[in-house]
Amino acid sequence: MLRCVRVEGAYTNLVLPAAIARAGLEGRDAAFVTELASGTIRRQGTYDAILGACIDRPLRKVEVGVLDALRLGCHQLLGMRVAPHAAISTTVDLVHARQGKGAAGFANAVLRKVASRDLDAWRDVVAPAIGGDRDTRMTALSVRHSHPRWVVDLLDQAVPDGEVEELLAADNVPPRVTLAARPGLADRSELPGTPTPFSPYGTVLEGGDPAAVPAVAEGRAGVQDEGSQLVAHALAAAPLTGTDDLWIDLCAGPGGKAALLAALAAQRGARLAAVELHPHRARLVARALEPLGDRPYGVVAADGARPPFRAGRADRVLVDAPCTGLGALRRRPEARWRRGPDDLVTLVLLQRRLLGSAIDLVRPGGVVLYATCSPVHAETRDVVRSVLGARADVTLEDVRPLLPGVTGADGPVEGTAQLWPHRHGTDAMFLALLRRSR
Ligand SMILES: C[S@@+](CC[C@H](N)C(=O)[O-])C[C@H]1O[C@@H](n2cnc3c(N)ncnc32)[C@H](O)[C@@H]1O
Repeated sequence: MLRCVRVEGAYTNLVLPAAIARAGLEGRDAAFVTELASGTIRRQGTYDAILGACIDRPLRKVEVGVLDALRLGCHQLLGMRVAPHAAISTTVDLVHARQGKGAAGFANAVLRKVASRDLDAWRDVVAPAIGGDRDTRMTALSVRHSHPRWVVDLLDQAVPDGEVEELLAADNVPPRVTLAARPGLADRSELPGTPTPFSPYGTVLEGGDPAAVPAVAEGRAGVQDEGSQLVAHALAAAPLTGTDDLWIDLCAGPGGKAALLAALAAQRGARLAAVELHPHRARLVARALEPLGDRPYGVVAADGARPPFRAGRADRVLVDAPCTGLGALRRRPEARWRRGPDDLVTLVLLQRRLLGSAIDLVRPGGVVLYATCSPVHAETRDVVRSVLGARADVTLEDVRPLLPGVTGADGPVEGTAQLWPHRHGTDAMFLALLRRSR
């Protein structure tokens, strides 16, 4: 499983449930394996620093299969409170079966050293109590909270001074499952869990399998972060005069926001057109929209930067832009290790093109909501500023009043909003509302 994620670029959230089903695991066993695999991947940065302190050669010289097993052992010992003898013996047995006797002896010696301290004590050894100059502090935070250093730097720029550690810590806590009732198809009162604090559609589950909830199984509700629900809500709630017939979701795959938007549009007699570049993801959107039955919607596999619609035709457009995803690290254990700072350059160019295209699509007086699941300034503030600077036919409006009950969400440009895991319990969604001038 770790090899699959590390070498083949698989997504933990996708391969893990399949692996658990293949192994016939359920209940507590399934939960244990989920935490073991996701937590090991999430905390790899900290565990590698600890293993580095226990091994007298560079980690890159340790056979990767052995290293993966040692990371699993670290997480059992330091992150899951598994009894040391059980954590060590199961890991050593695994290494013995896969790599032989010599490697098993090595793993045994390393894990005994790891077991000599708890996680807090190890953090003080490998990333001593935070102090010193900025560079030293950021490096220590990167190791303590298992985020690549370049990610810590970008997140530190995006939060107020002194707040980044809270954000990094929140990124390491897997979120509880949040459901969204699709208006007209389900009411949130029929969903299990407690109502979400901000979104009028959601509930937060205490536990259990969301797929077993009838409304979810029937596609009348879906699993969706509360921040994503608020994005769809804000676009639908933006005041509009004149026509309100055609809504477009320009980057729709896999279709969570499209499903909520289509339901909201249908309630007002409007229709949703969903655009997605990749055909396989467009098929996921179509599947997400199927439960709407014959309510009006359409899905098209196309480039949102050159969409197959007449300019000035739409009333509301969502650009939920492809981004680094650095605001959704809680739910994607491997995401922080996948991207590099170079990705930003191409993403930002695409984000600007997509936002420009959305403005072309919307009629005078219509609205565009630009959203990212990233708080990184290059993808949020700078994209909005550059498009506002380049176009005289669009103005920025205050999106914050469209987020019911949300406070402490001022974005980096006046009128924009930035949600945070450590403040709002949502993914770090950014929202900017633009209106095409008449
Ligand atoms: C952040 S995700 C959207 C998530 C989606 N709104 C949801 O709630 O499920 C961005 C999506 O944009 C798609 N995408 C990337 N480049 C695109 C382009 N040029 N035109 C349209 N879609 C694109 C990606 O494949 C990805 O599915």
